[in-house]
Amino acid sequence: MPLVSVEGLSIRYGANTVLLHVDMVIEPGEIVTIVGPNGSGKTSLLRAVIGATKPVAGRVVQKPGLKIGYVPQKLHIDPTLPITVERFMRLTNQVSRQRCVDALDSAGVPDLLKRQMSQLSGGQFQRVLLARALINQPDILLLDEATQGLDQRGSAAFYQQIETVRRETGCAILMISHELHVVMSASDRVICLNGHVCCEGSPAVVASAPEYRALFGTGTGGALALYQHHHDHHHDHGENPKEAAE
Ligand SMILES: Nc1ncnc2c1ncn2[C@@H]1O[C@H](COP(=O)(O)OP(=O)(O)OP(=O)(O)O)[C@@H](O)[C@H]1O
Repeated sequence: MPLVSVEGLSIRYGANTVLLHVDMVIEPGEIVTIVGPNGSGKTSLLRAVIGATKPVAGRVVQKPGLKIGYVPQKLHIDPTLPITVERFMRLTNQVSRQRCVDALDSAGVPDLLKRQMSQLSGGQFQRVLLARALINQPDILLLDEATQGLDQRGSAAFYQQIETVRRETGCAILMISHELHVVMSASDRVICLNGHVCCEGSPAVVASAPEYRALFGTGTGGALALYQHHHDHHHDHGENPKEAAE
């Protein structure tokens, strides 16, 4: 049985339909990356998977007893608030110190337990968020732009860590990323989203798909031109769903 099945999912905020008839299946142990322009519904899809956003149509089926670890896009902690990494990690998890140590180890930052959250670098902060998501040994890890604010080396190191986590724990990874060129080697499958699933497949297949190229340009095989959105087709989700889904 898949870990997560998304079936015919549509999400609307007021009159704005942001996802229409989206199907997605995540199998145990696979790494799936969602790419798509800003506002294409990526975060809404992840939020629907964790049950935080209710669909207007379709459904999300989770494998019974599924444990999910979630790394949000942004987490603001007041810099004047004194809180150690250990305290932060145990705020929402009733776990032993050893579990915190193990999770930090899995996230590649074994020595941060006693540090103040406000004193961490951007890369260390993201690793702590990753550790917090790993603490309950999830079956699937959801990452929403987890490398935002990191430089390219920091991002690459983070994704390498993700591959290590998958190798060592066997957990599936579903992540959103703008950086397909960085995550490419790590992903088993890429889903290109723009209100609907434009195309999906192996990273190489998606990078050369016309739908992907229409969204992200063709420079360097489409993989490095992620911030140039040549969005040349029109979406009219409200009026004619069938046509919009094509
Ligand atoms: N709670 C909400 N209420 C109303 N509109 C929302 C809400 N959340 C998201 N939206 C709108 O839905 C659309 C899709 O947003 P979403 O955050 O899912 O996209 P995204 O692909 O993750 O974008 P980004 O790459 O910029 O993070 C956007 O137009 C956004 O403004």
